[in-house]
Amino acid sequence: MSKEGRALIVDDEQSMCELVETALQLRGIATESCQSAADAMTKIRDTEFDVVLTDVRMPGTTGLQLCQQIAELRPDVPVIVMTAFGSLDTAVSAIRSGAYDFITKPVEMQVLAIAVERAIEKRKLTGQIRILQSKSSQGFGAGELLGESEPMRRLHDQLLRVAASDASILITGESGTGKELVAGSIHRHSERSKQPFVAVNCTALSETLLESELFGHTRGAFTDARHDRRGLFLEAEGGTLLLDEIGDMPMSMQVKLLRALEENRLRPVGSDREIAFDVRVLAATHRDLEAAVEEGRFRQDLFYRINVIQLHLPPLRSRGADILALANHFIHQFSAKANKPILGIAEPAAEKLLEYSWPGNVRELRNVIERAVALTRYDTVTVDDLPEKICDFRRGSVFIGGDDPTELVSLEEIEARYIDHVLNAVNQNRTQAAQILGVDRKTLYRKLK
Ligand SMILES: Nc1ncnc2c1ncn2[C@@H]1O[C@H](COP(=O)(O)OP(=O)(O)OP(=O)(O)O)[C@@H](O)[C@H]1O
Repeated sequence: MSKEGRALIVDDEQSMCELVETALQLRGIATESCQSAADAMTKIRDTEFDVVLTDVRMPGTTGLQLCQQIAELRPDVPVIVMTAFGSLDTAVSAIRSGAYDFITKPVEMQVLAIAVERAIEKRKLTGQIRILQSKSSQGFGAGELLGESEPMRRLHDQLLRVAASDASILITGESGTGKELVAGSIHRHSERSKQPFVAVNCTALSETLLESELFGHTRGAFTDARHDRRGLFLEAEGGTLLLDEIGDMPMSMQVKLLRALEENRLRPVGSDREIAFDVRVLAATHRDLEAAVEEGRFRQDLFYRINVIQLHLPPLRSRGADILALANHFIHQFSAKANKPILGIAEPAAEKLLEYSWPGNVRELRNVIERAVALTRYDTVTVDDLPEKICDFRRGSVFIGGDDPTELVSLEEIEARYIDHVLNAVNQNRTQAAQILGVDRKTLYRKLK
């Protein structure tokens, strides 16, 4: 099997260089050689090599130092070190110095050829990864929403249609499904894209802080207010403001927000003057706002005001092959960051990813891949690099039993346990639970009582 690459051989013994060159040329590999590390570096600066083979002990710069220099100048070129038989320490040092592989002397030509061909193959694959990475960074840009599955295509179509209007949009979906990303994408596809995009998380702030964060305050409005502050509505002037986790906004703030949205005017905390603003407001939540309205935890009038158009993000487990496309996207992202070329996911690991239920959605997948890229010792992500909960996950077995496996219970009890199971799976979102259970929400409420 010829790999048609170009190899550089570095050894202070010329006869050794000739021997290796002949063996490689017989396999269709082009070769050059030199007798010192300094000459090798000159050649490497001028010529593209797919692999470098070097002896360790040479007068002047040693083979290990050469390894380090190549790793700095051309990290994509694999180096194979030829060490004396039995010197495991040198082999270990070689790998630490950035060598891709080592072979022992006296060199067996068959072994050498295999090692060289493997290194050439690796370099070609690394090159392809780099091309893929630059393609993906051109194609999807930072913060672009990936996904080709039917529900994601539909969402993308809706997004492009509604982005251009100035309507308020409520973005719903489980935690980690990409709601903030969708908000950013709406902004970028709107006429406001040249103006600021500002996001605020309504959960993180107390009631008083939230009001001054959103509307600003005047100097002296409260003890810590040493200066006037504009607030996020005015920071977003002309652009888009995302109110993330709006379901967690305290009731009293909801009243003030509704007034501001209806009049397009706000009053900074401590001020007696109203200021007009021009901001498109997007809201996001992982909660079931309709249920919150019914339970009196969210104002109905505000709900109607922000829910002019609703975009719902499907959970990752319903996006089919998108799981693998996203996993590969994150692999490329993290492997580039760690400078560790990883080509993809081994088949059994891919099956595990497809099987798992992903309660934390894309954010969880991203974390799992970051960990796997750090752990893997190969050029693919394997089952061993995945967390236990994913390896042990069994789809299709619904847990409805108690502690005793021999326990026999009534249908009513099974129903109660299953409803509980579904509610837990969808983060207590009753609208979604009712959809999954195939009953209307009123029926679900009745059963819960
Ligand atoms: N379709 C997607 N393509 C690429 N990256 C995605 C996609 N969806 C989510 N992500 C990434 O997953 C992570 C979580 O996304 P994001 O913060 O938008 O979720 P969220 O729904 O707003 O979460 P929360 O409800 O917890 O605020 C981010 O790192 C985001 O970039």
